Amino acid sequence: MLSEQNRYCRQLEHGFNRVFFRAMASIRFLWLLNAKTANAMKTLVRSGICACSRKRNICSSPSRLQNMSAWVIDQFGSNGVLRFTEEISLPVINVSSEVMIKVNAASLNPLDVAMRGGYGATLLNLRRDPSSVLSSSNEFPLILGRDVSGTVVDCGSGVTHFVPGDEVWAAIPPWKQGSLAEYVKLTEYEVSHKPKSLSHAEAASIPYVASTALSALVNAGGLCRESCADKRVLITGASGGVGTFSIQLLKAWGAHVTVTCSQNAEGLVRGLGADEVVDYTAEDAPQQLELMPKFDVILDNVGGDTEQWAMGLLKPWSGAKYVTLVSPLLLNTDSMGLVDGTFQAGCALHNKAFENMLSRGVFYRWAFYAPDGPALDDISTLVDGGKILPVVEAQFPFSQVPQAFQKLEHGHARGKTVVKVSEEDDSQGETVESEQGMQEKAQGS
Ligand SMILES: NC(=O)C1=CN([C@@H]2O[C@H](COP(=O)(O)OP(=O)(O)OC[C@H]3O[C@@H](n4cnc5c(N)ncnc54)[C@H](OP(=O)(O)O)[C@@H]3O)[C@@H](O)[C@H]2O)C=CC1
Repeated sequence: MLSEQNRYCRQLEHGFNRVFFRAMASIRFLWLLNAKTANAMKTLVRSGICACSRKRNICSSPSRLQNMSAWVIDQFGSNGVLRFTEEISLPVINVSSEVMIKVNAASLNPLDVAMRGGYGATLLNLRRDPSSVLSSSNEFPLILGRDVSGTVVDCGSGVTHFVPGDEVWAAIPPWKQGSLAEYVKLTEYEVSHKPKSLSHAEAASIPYVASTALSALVNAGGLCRESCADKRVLITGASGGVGTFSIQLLKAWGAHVTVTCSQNAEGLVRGLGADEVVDYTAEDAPQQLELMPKFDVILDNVGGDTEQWAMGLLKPWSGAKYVTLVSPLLLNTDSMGLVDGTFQAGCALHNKAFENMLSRGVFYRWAFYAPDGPALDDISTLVDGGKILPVVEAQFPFSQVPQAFQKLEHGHARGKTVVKVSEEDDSQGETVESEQGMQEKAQGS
């Protein structure tokens, strides 16, 4: 037992140190790179002599346009800072691997509400594209929206997987301008062909939560399609965007899935395939979970004190993993600055990881969204195969983006909130209601 314990400790220390020092090195590199290139790029782009854009024949639809419509913020704050404008400069392709997408639908995530208030600005500003903002130290006007489903309208000369006219979906990294706009620019690697069976509105509900869930379950949780059959997974906060997607992915991979959610979400999560459901508002919820066989992986979408009671639910000394999506990293860098904030967060992670490894032999990990177009290709296959359904709770027209934010701020999400940016005909003609889709899935299984 002791040698097992030592082995896990060594693995953990080695892994953590590698990740921590690489992260610090990357941050330093990006900082330097950003400072050096921002001014040069800005001058080139603003004066219109950027070699790439001068050479390029920007594709048919946006070619005559200089500006586009978008919802932007010019300062951080509450819903009042959202402003509709028709005078935002069109994104310009200035790297050969970039594609320009005409946005048909977007969706909102809790991150959009947080970013509207300034969350993560310190770290995210390190990576912003200097051509898309006014200056390297000023991120405004900032366009929110992390999911896109739309049509490729232009490609850089090095793009190999997409051509104008392709219908695509993508999760937009938070350091890039978002999808609450007519057009968005991404690199080829971040984009994937949209599932044929979904309308744009349905498709927009999936990429960001899918990329986050894959990062958490696969990269941090060590799960994969091949290894899931005998795994027991607990998902907390399962009725929201990440949870409703994760249940379906894990069931498609053959895992046994237990979830926590409010009582009134039980029908939803059972319809998506959850094997066991615990109402977290019930007084005996912790006891119900303790009576169950131990878990191999816990995906925590709730944070707070969850880790205090959840750690004891993992199989001890077996490589079991607790993965949380709620970490203090960005809050720390916002309040303490980049270096101190990263250092504090690193120390907190280090301490918790060691404590849990030494006392129980379980891994403690933070997970973050990671852009991954090729992984979305696999999700597309699962969607078209009927294994994963979009869970769209509410849809808003582009004119009602502030109302969509209000809906999200209200909390108690049951799936995703979608914004239809373009009123053009959707590829499927109509949006399948999530309830109906789930009923069909439940009947089929
Ligand atoms: N680190 C990263 O890169 C990322 C982090 N996240 C974070 O992950 C979390 C989940 O994201 P997402 O699914 O999009 O969020 P949502 O807002 O879509 O869903 C949260 C869900 O949790 C439920 N809930 C709230 N409190 C509890 C509780 N104590 N126990 C069980 N369920 C609860 C809510 O319903 P109700 O209140 O009715 O119970 C709601 O359905 C968020 O905190 C988000 O910020 C998300 C994406 C990326």
